[in-house]
Amino acid sequence: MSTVGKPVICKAAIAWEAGKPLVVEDVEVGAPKAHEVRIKLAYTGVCHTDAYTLSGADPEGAFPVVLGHEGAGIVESVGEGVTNVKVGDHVIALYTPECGECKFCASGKTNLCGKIRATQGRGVMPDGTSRFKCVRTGESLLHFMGCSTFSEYTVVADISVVAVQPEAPMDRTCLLGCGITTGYGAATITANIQPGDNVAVFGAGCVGLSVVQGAAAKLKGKGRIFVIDINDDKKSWATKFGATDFVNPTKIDGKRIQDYLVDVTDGGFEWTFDCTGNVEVMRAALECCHKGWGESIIIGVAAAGKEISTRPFQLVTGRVWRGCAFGGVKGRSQLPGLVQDYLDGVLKVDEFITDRRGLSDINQAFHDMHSGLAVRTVLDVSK
Ligand SMILES: NC(=O)C1=CN([C@@H]2O[C@H](COP(=O)(O)OP(=O)(O)OC[C@H]3O[C@@H](n4cnc5c(N)ncnc54)[C@H](OP(=O)(O)O)[C@@H]3O)[C@@H](O)[C@H]2O)C=CC1
Ligand SMILES: N[C@@H](CCC(=O)N[C@@H](CSC=O)C(=O)NCC(=O)O)C(=O)O
Ligand SMILES: [Zn+2]
Ligand SMILES: [Zn+2]
Repeated sequence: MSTVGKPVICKAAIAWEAGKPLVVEDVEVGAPKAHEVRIKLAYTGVCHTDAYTLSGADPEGAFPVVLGHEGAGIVESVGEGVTNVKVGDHVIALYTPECGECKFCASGKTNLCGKIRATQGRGVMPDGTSRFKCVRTGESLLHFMGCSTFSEYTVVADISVVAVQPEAPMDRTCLLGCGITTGYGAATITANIQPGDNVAVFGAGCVGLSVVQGAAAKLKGKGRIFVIDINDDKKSWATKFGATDFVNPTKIDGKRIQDYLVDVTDGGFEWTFDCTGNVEVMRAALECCHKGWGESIIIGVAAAGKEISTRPFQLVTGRVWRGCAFGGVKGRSQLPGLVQDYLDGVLKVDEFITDRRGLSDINQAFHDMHSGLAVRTVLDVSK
């Protein structure tokens, strides 16, 4: 029986309260309204940002909510006026939409589309309402990052979804919805890495390792890529993606990591990336940039109330501090290109997957992330 135009009852993992395990239970997912798309999700990754919001540290975090923003699936139905995707398309949800018209999109200078950012941040669809309801309690549930992929079905704005090559397996393309694209894009689109440059990547999770992969592609074997992580197990991971050096900052005889790195590189790096979300690490990443031209890119997301600091002298003497979201990648224009790179064997994706589970096991996926065991767990949302 067709579900088009009707609410669908399915399983979703609900975050009822900050800091509490998710509860997998029945939700009702409303039919898509005008310029909305209902997706039957197949797979979702679990990103550190999901854990960050679940922890209660996100100033925009609100509950109860259906988290998840790294998902791939198939379009089940579309609302009036949707022209960019059709029923049956294989798609990736986009937490950074691309309307092509707003001031940000029209500028050509950024991927930060502004069209629906305000409602997305409040956890509702662009018309100010939710498509999720808990069957047990009848309560309305919030959306998350415009995606809510910890569910069998979700509804997103049409500008928050991109159709990709159907031959690409969705248990891999889901990871292009955030972690891999964020790191790879930061290195290949946001930064301007040239062969011969030296690069430092702080934090070797999915995002950091993806920066390494992107940096290696730009360096073409000329220049060094340092990975700095407090977990020695990440050394072999870093090497696998192209790092030339690994440093554990807890094992350098009490030296400050930035001083150590400036010493061993004869002045510091052309490019550094924070992929930890720790503001002290962000400072170190800036301060190990080369005087005169080194640039540090913040990717990590820091908790509410945290602020970055350094001596202004660090910037006076030519270092640049900046950041990016989703790697600077424009989802609708550029994601199919990354999927093609994956299909062509140019972009590693499979290698990031440390575990596969069903949605019913989602709390174990969060546990494995916190214990440093997981780079990415891929969840089959139907199980
Ligand atoms: N700007 C954007 O668009 C995006 C931002 N993010 C953010 O990027 C960050 C990374 O995400 P993700 O890769 O999923 O996270 P992970 O938790 O998988 O990876 C973080 C890594 O950093 C390591 N680490 C923690 N503290 C330090 C430290 N003091 N020095 C060096 N390494 C450290 C961790 O080690 P250990 O294994 O021991 O914990 C882990 O290996 C998060 O803050 C996330 O919220 C994510 C996606 C998009
Ligand atoms: N609500 C958070 C915002 C955290 C944040 O910066 N998110 C990134 C994506 S992180 C993905 O895993 C982002 O897209 N930022 C740009 C944006 O417009 O949100 C907070 O306030 O800390
Ligand atoms: Zn993410
Ligand atoms: Zn826009």
